[in-house]
Amino acid sequence: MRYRVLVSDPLAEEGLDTLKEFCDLDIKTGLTEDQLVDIIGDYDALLVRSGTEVTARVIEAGKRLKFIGRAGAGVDNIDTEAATRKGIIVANAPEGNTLAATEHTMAMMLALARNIPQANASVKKGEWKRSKFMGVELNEKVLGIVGFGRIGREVAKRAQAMEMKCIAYDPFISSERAASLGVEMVTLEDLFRRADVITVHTPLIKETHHMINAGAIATMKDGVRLVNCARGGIVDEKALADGIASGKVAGAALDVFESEPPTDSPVIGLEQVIVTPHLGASTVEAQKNVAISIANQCISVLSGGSAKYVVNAPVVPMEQQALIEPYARLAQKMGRLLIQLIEGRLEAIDVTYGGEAANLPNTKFITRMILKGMLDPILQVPVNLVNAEFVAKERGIRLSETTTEEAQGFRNIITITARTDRMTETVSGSVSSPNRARIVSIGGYMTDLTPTGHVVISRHTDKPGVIGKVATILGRTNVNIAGMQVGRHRPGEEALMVLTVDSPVPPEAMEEIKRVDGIHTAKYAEI
Ligand SMILES: NC(=O)C1=CN([C@@H]2O[C@H](COP(=O)(O)OP(=O)(O)OC[C@H]3O[C@@H](n4cnc5c(N)ncnc54)[C@H](O)[C@@H]3O)[C@@H](O)[C@H]2O)C=CC1
Ligand SMILES: O=C(O)C(=O)COP(=O)(O)O
Repeated sequence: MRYRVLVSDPLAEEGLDTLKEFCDLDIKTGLTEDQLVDIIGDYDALLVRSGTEVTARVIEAGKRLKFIGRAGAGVDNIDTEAATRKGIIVANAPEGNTLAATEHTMAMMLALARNIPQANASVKKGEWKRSKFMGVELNEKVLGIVGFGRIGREVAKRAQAMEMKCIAYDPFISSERAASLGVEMVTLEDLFRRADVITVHTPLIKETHHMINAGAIATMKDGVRLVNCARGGIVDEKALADGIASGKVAGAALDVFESEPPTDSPVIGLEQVIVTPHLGASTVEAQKNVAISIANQCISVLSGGSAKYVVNAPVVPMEQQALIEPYARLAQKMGRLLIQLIEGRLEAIDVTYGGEAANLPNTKFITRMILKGMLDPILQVPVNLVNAEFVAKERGIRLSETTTEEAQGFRNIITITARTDRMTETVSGSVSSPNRARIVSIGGYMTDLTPTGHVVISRHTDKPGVIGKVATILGRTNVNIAGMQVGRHRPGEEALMVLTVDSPVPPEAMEEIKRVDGIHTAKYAEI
């Protein structure tokens, strides 16, 4: 069966061509939310730009949806929380349009300083008003950059070339990193106080919504100029209009608006405000980049792989993949085994990374693989890397992750303890080489089990005859025993037996095994 992919905003041909080879592609732009809700149930993936609002309703109706791709950077038009709940991967293409947005910011800043759009309109009307459009130089002015990420940094480089003094505010970037680019990191208050021009380059999130508001504007320099090529909503348009009316703000350049198109924004009609219709990413080069990136990520996810820029799941960087993969594979198998060994209502899962495993760069990813291994087989909802933690939390399962140098004689060890309202069970595993991983203990008893295939795991009193009786039952049921290990702490006390078998063990045989004199518990599991 070929996958069906819906593209609901204009995407460059280069990306569409790649997709067409892989899936059945429908391109339907300009859909209302209701129209999207009506059709989304037929699709495995949805690819958008900023024009489509991917709401919780749309996601709920997307019964087959596995992937939502954003051909660009900002994902504020996608309800990622709703997608996460449903285990749908959301990815973006954040690098492809960085330079396009940067150059647009520079163009807007220069146009603002020299009144170019206003002068252009005036000349085209037949006027010749040279003194009306007196501008200011950017040379030696202070540029305040709010948000020093990909675009903020590229803007700084170009502004420095024009001899502007760049200062920046970004709570998640170190002063050293900024200093290495010749940029001074300052507080937001300082930035507002010192900058001649302020340009914002943050995502639109709770913390940045109306970051540029009336209170902030009041603390800025008289005659400040504002540029927003990031997201509408970072600047409070009403406060900006008031700031311009009072003369506090000399002008503003806006590519993005609180509501797009900005039909009733108070700033649109103002002479001092220059605007473009969200064109930051609209270059041939950027559109080609983001379309190809999102098409490739979509194909990879639908083919069972991962995506490079997933925004709602932990991502393992390429350079870590070879290191992490054997642990992740083992962890999922351990989780799968453990869930089959426990009884009762699962209340808590504790994961301990010991020895070299404690220093792994991405234990969060491995822990999610454990949750996937444990929860996916038993729940109706698909559990994957995206929603594993959410699903556990929703079910009230407490999750803890600890690290320790202690590795119990192994180079590395991962121990998972599951607590239910009736019991506690533990499984430990270790990776000895990229291709060799073992389950090294169950319930505190040493074992050496390849994590694959069918197993019978029992606890019994260590006395003659018990093992023989179990073997006889399996033989009678035509189940061949491929391997046997018995672990015990002291002769005559409880022992743990792990039998690897070549085929599934019928439930009746398991019942019979449980009735054998000396057997305490017996479980059949598929790993
Ligand atoms: N107009 C357009 O067409 C385009 C707009 N954009 C928008 O530009 C913005 C920046 O994009 P990128 O640089 O690629 O993103 P990025 O993720 O590389 O950088 C964003 C920066 O904002 C910082 N930040 C987060 N919260 C902050 C806060 N409360 N205060 C200050 N800084 C904060 C982050 O630490 C990060 O360094 C985004 O909103 C994106 O959607 C991006 C491309 C095109
Ligand atoms: O990438 C971004 O964040 C953008 O704002 C670009 O939006 P667009 O893809 O041009 O609708």
